[in-house]
Amino acid sequence: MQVSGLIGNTGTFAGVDLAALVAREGTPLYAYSAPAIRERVRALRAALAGMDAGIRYAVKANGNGAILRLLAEEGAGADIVSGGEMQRALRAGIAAADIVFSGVGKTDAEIDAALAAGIGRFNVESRAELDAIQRIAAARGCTAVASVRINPDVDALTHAKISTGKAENKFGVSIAEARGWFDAKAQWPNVRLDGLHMHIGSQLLSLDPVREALARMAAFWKELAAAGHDIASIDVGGGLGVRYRDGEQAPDAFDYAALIREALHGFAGRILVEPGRWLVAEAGVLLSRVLLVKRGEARRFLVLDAAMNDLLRPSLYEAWHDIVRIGDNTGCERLAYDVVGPVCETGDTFAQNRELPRCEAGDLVAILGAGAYGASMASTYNSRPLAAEVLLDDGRYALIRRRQDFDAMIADERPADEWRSA
Ligand SMILES: Cc1ncc(COP(=O)(O)O)c(C=O)c1O
Ligand SMILES: N[C@@H](CCCC[NH3+])C(=O)O
Repeated sequence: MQVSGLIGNTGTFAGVDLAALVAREGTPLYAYSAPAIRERVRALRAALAGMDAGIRYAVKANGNGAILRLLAEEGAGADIVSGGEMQRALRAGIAAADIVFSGVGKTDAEIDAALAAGIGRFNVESRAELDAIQRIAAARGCTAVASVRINPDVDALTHAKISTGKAENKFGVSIAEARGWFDAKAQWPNVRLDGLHMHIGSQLLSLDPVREALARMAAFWKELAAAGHDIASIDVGGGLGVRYRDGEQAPDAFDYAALIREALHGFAGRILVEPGRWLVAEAGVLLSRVLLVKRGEARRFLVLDAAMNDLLRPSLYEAWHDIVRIGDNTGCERLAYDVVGPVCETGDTFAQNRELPRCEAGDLVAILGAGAYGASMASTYNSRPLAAEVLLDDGRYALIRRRQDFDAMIADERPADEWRSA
């Protein structure tokens, strides 16, 4: 689905008039299309049909409870990386058994809480973590279920900051180390080590690295099975890329599923996939007002009321997001703008030299592809309160996060008027 086409000159998204929406809810405003999210999760399920496969949505992409609830209604479980994400997933009605816990640095308290909740599986990323899970599960008198996160040492051909499957990355362990764990698994009697996991990176636009990594993991599964190890689960991770730019090619869910089907042919256990971005990115827009147009010596700046604190991706990864002006753009003169926010950093730039229809103060623009890693990575930098979020469905909208007010932003701060010794 091409979101820019959906918005086009009509100014509507999921049947909702965006100008009327922001007149009520203000800007900056995150708006997500419920039908677009449903369409994605259903498409993925259809592509995976015929395999015993479960979707474990990566909560980090967008952890808003309403989004999680929507995905839970569509049968998705959750991939979490913190105790906070576990709370969100459980609160949204995702069954503990459908939660997998990934991440290189789980605290004892998080492991304990996950065991208490009865989550489905830990994706273990180091021997120290395996030891910790053993210790905590033994103290609880329970058995933890675990997969080893393999680092297949494959270049995911994505941005270096979101590449996770090379040997020099902090994630997972080598196949050689994992082999040692399976050989010595009696050392961890309170851990049922019966799964493999991988996640080589995010925003993957080529499936070739996934094919390569899966081949390595599948060969390891076969080796383990031949050695008598019962492998009940293979988790292929997330990472499926999306179109941030009109005309960009992104992988197709059916091609992705075909690749998994082929690599894991003959596997009798459960297959898990952990998409985040692919399910929600293109279903979200960040709506923002043009504060002013500024003619610099060298550039023409379009200064928005949204900034890097609201959507960090362009500043952090120099990521491209399509930007559209809401309204009738037919026959409009087009000009090149540097689209920036009000934050006091030169990096607070959404786009450079971007051709857009001529804009004026007060115009409304939509930054596309903002449904994933947008609100979830927002901060209050420059003391800018967190933006509101709305879910759109069939011409209606629900406010799923209120705009943060100033009092809420500083609520946990204290003056240094009470000193304690430590
Ligand atoms: C372990 C794990 N699973 C799944 C994901 C989801 O990634 P994406 O949003 O690229 O699908 C991530 C983030 O990259 C991750 O670290
Ligand atoms: N936050 C990143 C993706 C990281 C994925 C999490 N492992 C992005 O916006 O593209």
